[in-house]
Amino acid sequence: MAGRPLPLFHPSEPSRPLVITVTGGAGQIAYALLPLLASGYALGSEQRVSLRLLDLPVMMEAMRGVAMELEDGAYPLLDAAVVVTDDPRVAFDGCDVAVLLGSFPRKPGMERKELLARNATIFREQGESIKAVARGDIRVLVVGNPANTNAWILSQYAAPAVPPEHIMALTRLDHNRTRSLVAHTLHCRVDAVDGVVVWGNHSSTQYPDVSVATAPNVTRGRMRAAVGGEAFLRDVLIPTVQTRGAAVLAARKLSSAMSAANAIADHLRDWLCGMKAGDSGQSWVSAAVMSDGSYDIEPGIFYSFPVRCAGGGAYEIVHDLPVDEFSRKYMQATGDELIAERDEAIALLRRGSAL
Ligand SMILES: NC(=O)c1ccc[n+]([C@@H]2O[C@H](COP(=O)([O-])OP(=O)(O)OC[C@H]3O[C@@H](n4cnc5c(N)ncnc54)[C@H](O)[C@@H]3O)[C@@H](O)[C@H]2O)c1
Ligand SMILES: O=C(O)C[C@H](O)C(=O)O
Repeated sequence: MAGRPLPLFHPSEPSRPLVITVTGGAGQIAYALLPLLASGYALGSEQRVSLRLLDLPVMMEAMRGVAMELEDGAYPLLDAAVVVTDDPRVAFDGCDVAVLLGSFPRKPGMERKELLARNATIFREQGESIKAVARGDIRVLVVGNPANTNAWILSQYAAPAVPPEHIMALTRLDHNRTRSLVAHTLHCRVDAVDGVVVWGNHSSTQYPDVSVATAPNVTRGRMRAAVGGEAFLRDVLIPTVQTRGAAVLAARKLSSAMSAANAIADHLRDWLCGMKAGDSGQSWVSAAVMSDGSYDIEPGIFYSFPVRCAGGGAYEIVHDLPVDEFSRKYMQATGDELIAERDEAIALLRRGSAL
């Protein structure tokens, strides 16, 4: 992927570096992500980038070390001055793209939604800062957990300056996990698997759906049988993907970082450069976007749908995929969890200050 020219986010200004703000700049995902942004792996060999890193005051020194390493990487596409700051208004001022990692990760034994009380105010404050100083055409990818509900919080405080269509939450890691597990099960290459969907919340209720996925010698409609039927889906594939983050956390004692950074690069490439030009080679990918009521999902919540990206930050939800009774049950459960998280966020933020 690195070295390959891809369409620019601002094609009329080819020499303008894309200003990318990464929050949680001293954290472990940032450490894996920043080289992917600086090297051209994420956004292609012609996209110059200018990086701004935001973290807490106590992390400034560590973040300066990260900036030194970026300089020492001598990346041709990277603007020399990496901005390091603890002030969100400096970090977001005029930025084109924000990747929001900055938040507390869960510890073993926790569910991601238990982070809401801790992380909700971060996304309120960052929504307010983005509204105050960012460009209206900014694109914001929320990664910090609980990612879908944090994206919803951010959308409330960044409006009306930033429309909700400019905000997404990351479920590409779950999508990649599903695709990889299918490839492993079928003994085929991962890039030969197309058409998986992750529906709903980036949580243990998410629904990885392979009902319309395809692979070599597996045509549309035959994937469930090919991987082992409904029992395999119910007992193996779905719970494995749903709990993969917890499994990595239990093994590493730290949450996923390398695979998260890779998923963020995949997400940004498709969203900003377009799927045709990207390397996904997929009919659609999964991303949590504000529901417009498609598939009878509650409007307004950030729910992971199958999406197609045309480039330049435009996307559309893929409609008309078949949903049978088996799928509907899972899609409903994860949507119900998101409604409950949203209501909890409203209560928490009202307690802190007026929503
Ligand atoms: N959506 C996903 O697929 C996915 C995948 C992996 C991890 N995550 C989540 O991403 C987040 C980051 O993970 P990590 O492993 O990099 O964690 P980390 O603890 O290594 O780094 C987080 C960084 O955020 C900083 N931070 C905290 N509050 C901040 C604030 N208000 N402003 C700016 N920075 C702040 C911390 O100081 C820390 O440096 C966690 O919430 C984790 O659960 C999501
Ligand atoms: O599971 C976690 O807490 C981290 C991340 O959300 C993941 O899916 O790996």
